[in-house]
Amino acid sequence: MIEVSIPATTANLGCGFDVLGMALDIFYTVRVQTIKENQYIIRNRGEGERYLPEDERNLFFRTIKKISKWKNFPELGLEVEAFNQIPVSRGLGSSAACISAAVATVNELNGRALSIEEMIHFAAQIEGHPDNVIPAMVGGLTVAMKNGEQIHYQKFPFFDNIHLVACIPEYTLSTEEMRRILPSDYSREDVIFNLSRIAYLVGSIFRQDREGFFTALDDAIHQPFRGQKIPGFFEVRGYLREKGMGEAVISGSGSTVLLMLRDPITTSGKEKISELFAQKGTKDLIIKNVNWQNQGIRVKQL
Ligand SMILES: Nc1ncnc2c1ncn2[C@@H]1O[C@H](COP(=O)(O)OP(=O)(O)OP(=O)(O)O)[C@@H](O)[C@H]1O
Ligand SMILES: N[C@@H](CCO)C(=O)O
Repeated sequence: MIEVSIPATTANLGCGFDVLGMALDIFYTVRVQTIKENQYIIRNRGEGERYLPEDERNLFFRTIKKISKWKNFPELGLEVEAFNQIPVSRGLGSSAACISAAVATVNELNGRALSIEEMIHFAAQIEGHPDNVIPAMVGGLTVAMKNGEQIHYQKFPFFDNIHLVACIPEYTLSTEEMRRILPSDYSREDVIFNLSRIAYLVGSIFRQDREGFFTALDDAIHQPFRGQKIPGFFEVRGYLREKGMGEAVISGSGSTVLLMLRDPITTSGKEKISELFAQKGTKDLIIKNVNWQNQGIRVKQL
C-alpha cells in the first residue's frame, strides 16, 4: 500500500493572478492499494465526504484513467482511503491536490516513470491552473509561466515572519463563475499597475523584504471584481491596513480570504475579523492559522 499526501494551495497572492501560488499545511491524503482490474473504490473522509463520489466518477480516478491512457500504462483496479482536510470549492486548491495526488499515485504505481515536469504538465492540463498545481507538487511559493505547451516555474521560500490566517466561509464559489465575472480587457494603466507590483513582490520575496512585500500585494485584475462576491473582504482588508496589521488577499478565486499579518493574530483580533465578516452577512466562518509548506508531494510505502 502507498500513501500520497498533497498540500492545499493559495493561488494569486494579490497581484499575481494566474501566476503566483503557495503551498499551505492543510492536506489531501490517499492510501492506495491495487485490487482486481476494473474495480475502483474510494472512501472519502473529511471535507466533502457527504457528496464526493465514491466510485470511478471521482476526480481522483478520472485523473488516473486519463494519464494511464495517455502514457499507455496498464489500468489497475484501485481501492483508496481518502482523508481530506482541504475545504472544497473554497479557493484552497482542493481539486489541484486531488489531481496531483492521482498523478503522483500513477507515477508511483508505474515504477516512477514520470519526470516532475511531466507530472506538472499532466496535472495542469487536467486542472487548468498551473498556479495551483505547481506549488501542490513542488511546495513553496512558486511563479508559473506557460510558453506554448511548456510550463516553467521558479520556487522560493516564503517569509517566516508573516503570519497567515485563512478565513474560510461556509459558502462555495465556482472558479469558472469567478473567472466569468472578470473583464476581458484591461487598460494599460491597470496592466502596468499589476506588472510593477508582481515584479516588486517577487523581488521583495527574493530579498526577504517583508515591508516591500506588503507594499506590492495590491491588484487591479481580479480582486476589485471578485471582492464584490465575497462580502466583508474589502472591510477586513481596510481594517488590517488601517491598524497596520498587514494585508488580506482572496485565495484563488475565493471564497477563502487569506490574511497576511505582521504579528500572530490574537483572540480579540479573530473576534474583530469575524464581526467584520458577520456585519456583511458572512456568519459561518472558520478562522484558522496556517503555515506555508516547503514540500509538495509526499509518498510513503506502508
Ligand atoms: N478531494 C477531492 N476529491 C474529489 N473531487 C474533488 C476534490 N476536490 C475537488 N474536487 C472536485 O473539484 C471540484 C471543485 O473544483 P474547484 O476548482 O471549483 O474548487 P477548488 O479546487 O476547491 O478551489 P480552487 O481551485 O478555487 O482553489 C469539486 O466540485 C469536485 O468535483
Ligand atoms: N488563478 C486561478 C486559480 C483558481 O483556483 C484563478 O484565480 O482563477
